[in-house]
This record gives sequence, structure tokens and C-alpha cells, in this order.
Amino acid sequence: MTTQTATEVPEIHKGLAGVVVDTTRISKVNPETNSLLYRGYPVQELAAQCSFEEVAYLLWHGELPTAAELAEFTAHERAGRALDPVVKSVIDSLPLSAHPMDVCRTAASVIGARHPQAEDSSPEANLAKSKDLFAAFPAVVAYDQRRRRGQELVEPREDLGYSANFLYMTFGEEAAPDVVDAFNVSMILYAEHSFNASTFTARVITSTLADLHSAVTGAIGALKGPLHGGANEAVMHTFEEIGTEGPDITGRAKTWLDDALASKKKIMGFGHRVYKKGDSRVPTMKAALDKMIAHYDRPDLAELYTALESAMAEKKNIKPNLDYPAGPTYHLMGFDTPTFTPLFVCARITGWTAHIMEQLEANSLIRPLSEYNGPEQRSL
Ligand SMILES: CC(=O)SCCNC(=O)CCNC(=O)[C@H](O)C(C)(C)COP(=O)(O)OP(=O)(O)OC[C@H]1O[C@@H](n2cnc3c(N)ncnc32)[C@H](O)[C@@H]1OP(=O)(O)O
Ligand SMILES: O=C([O-])CC(=O)C(=O)O
Repeated sequence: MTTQTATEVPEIHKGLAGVVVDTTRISKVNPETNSLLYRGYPVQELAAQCSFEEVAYLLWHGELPTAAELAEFTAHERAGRALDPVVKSVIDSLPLSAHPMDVCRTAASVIGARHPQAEDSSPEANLAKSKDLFAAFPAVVAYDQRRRRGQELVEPREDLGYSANFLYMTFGEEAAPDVVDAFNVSMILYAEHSFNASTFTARVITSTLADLHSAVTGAIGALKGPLHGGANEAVMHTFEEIGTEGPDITGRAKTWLDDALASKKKIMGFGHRVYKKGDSRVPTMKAALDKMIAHYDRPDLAELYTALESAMAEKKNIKPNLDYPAGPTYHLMGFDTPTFTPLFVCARITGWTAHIMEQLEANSLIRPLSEYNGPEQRSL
């Protein structure tokens, strides 16, 4: 250990950029090869071949489930889907002006306080809490969108898989199979991404030995911001500002971008702290978006997507991140724009809780140092 003299200023790692703070076995983000592995499996392969339920199981257990394990897990998930009446009444008490992410944050906290093992942080209790949250959260998000539209709660259907049931509870009718597939792909791609800001938040909270729901509640707060999960919602606002009606979508996208860059705005859905040559998940999500564009016959949206992406490449050489194709995909499916980040919550509950359990396996309080640069000691 080196000792620091009074005049030496330590190297500051603003935003912890480039700092490796711990190890993880859950996922590997490799910007060099532009790849993402969940427990060793390429995310593209998981998205093509697995259900979100299987991927959730993989993230928690480290291995994909056998048929019997999957049957047991999905039976548990299907049995835990109904909205707890107490959670429903808390949601109903919140104003419609509250952002849906505030509703998620509140719901996670209430669900935690009501969990029968609330104060038990054993590995078994935390796994049970993770699976319960995974099962319960779609009803929170689906019901919140419905109540904003003046619609009644739709009870879950036990004969449908996670994604099909999520869409059913939101829209009150069964979604077409290709819409269910695209939604499933989005959940898998959003599930996990190493030490991103919300996961790190969950690990910081866990490191104090606070309970799992406290960590998830904090993570939801971190995800809300537009520099992180809130960007999928912000992308849609950009699309709405540019608009897809009328001629010369490409020209309007360029003009919009020039104005936004001239006023030093960050363009939502572009750039990434780790990937500098493009986000490994974008091609898979873009393929899902293309299927939705074909399904809903919206070539205008495809034109706008490409126009802004090309203009951004030309002006800044910055590539889209996952939020860029995910936003318009959710829009086409019929979700209201403020519901997009709550969908990310439902997916990321898996990654957050896997990290919470990993943190506890070899815990050390997370408490970095700061370099004081305020006034020198003085007297009153
Ligand atoms: C699922 C996710 O959470 S993915 C991230 C979602 N967030 C967004 O889409 C928000 C928009 N993007 C951004 O704000 C940033 O790219 C971040 C926050 C994601 C990453 O930021 P950082 O790693 O800190 O990138 P950094 O700030 O070093 O960027 C380097 C340069 O590119 C510019 N830049 C990066 N992203 C953008 C952007 N989206 N729009 C405009 N300029 C950008 C920066 O202004 C900076 O320029 P400068 O060197 O002239 O100052
Ligand atoms: O890794 C990050 O910083 C943000 C991100 O893409 C994610 O959380 O999915």
C-alpha cells in the first residue's frame, strides 16, 4: 500500500469508468468481440431458442433447467401471477400523474414488506423472493397501464407462458404468436448486463446486508433515469418529435439531429459506457423490431429508425444501444410510452436478483473513497 503525501492528488475515476470493482459469474460483456454471454451462453442463441422463463432460471441457477425443473418453476410462476389486492389498492391510491416507474418502485417496496420471509436473507429465502417478484411484477405493470386508460384489471391466464400472459394481462386479448416471440426476445435481451448502474446500485444496497426488496427498489430508482433504462421511453419521444407523417422523414430526422446536437443534447438510445463499437444486443432486437414493423405494416417507422441511425453515425459516429430498437418495438405492440421502462424492470428483476445473491456469497461493504476539494479547515 502506498502512502499519499499532502500535495499528491489520487487518480479520480469519475463515474467509475473503466474501474473493475469485483468479479461476476453471471454475464460477460465483451466490447472487443461485441458479445454478451449469460452464464457462458451467447445471448443471441438464448433469444433464438429459449423462453424468458428458461433464461431467468439460467441466470439464478447457473444452468438451464431440465424439463422437470422447468415444469416446477413455471408452475410456481403461473401460481404467483395474480395482483395482490393490497398491492392493487396501493397502486390505486397513487395519482395517475405518478410516473409508472414510481409505481414500480412503490410496488416493489410493498411486495417486500408483505413477503412472508421479509427479514430472511438466506440463499433459499432470496431465491424464493426472486422467483416471487419475477412472477408478480407483470401484473403490476399491466394493471398500471390499464388503470391509466380507465380499464379494469385483467386476471392472469395459467395456460399461457410468461410473455403471452403479460401481453394478455395488459391488453385483455391474446397476442399474435410473432408479437409474443418479439416480446420474449426483448425480455431476454434486457435481462442482464453485468455491473450497469442499476445492478451496481442493487449490489451496493445488498453489501450493507439490507434485504433483497430494498436492493430491487433502489435498482428501480437507478433504472428510471434517461441515461440508463429511461432511454427506451426517451427514444419514443424523439420519434414523436420528428414524426413519421408527411414527406421527407430522412430530411426531418437530419434537421432534428442537427438542432439537438447544436443545443448539446444527448441523443437517447445512442452510445454506451462499455460498448463503443455498437451494442451486442442491437442486431437481435432490430430483427424483432423489423418483424413488428412488418406485422403492423409500419414502413414509416423503419424509415425514421434508419434515418436517425445513419444521421447519428455520420455526425457523431455513435451507434444505437438496446433502448433504440426496443422503444419502437414496444410502441408497435401497443404499450404506452411511459410503460417502456417498467417492461425493462420486469426483465432486469432476474439479473438484479442474481447479482444480489452473488454479492451475498462473498460480501464486502461497498464504500469507495473520495478526494476532498472543499474549503481548508477553518474556525467558526
Ligand atoms: C440499456 C442502457 O441503459 S444503455 C444506455 C441508455 N442511455 C442512453 O441511451 C442515453 C444516451 N447516451 C448517453 O448519454 C451516453 O452514451 C451514456 C451515458 C450511455 C454513456 O456515456 P459515457 O460512457 O459517459 O460516454 P461519454 O460521455 O464518455 O461519451 C463520449 C463522447 O460521446 C458523446 N456522446 C455519447 N453518447 C452520446 C449521445 N447519446 N448523444 C450525443 N453525444 C453522445 C459525449 O457527449 C462525449 O462527447 P465529448 O467527448 O465531445 O464530450
Ligand atoms: O450496461 C450498461 O451500462 C447499461 C446497459 O446496457 C444495460 O444495463 O443493459
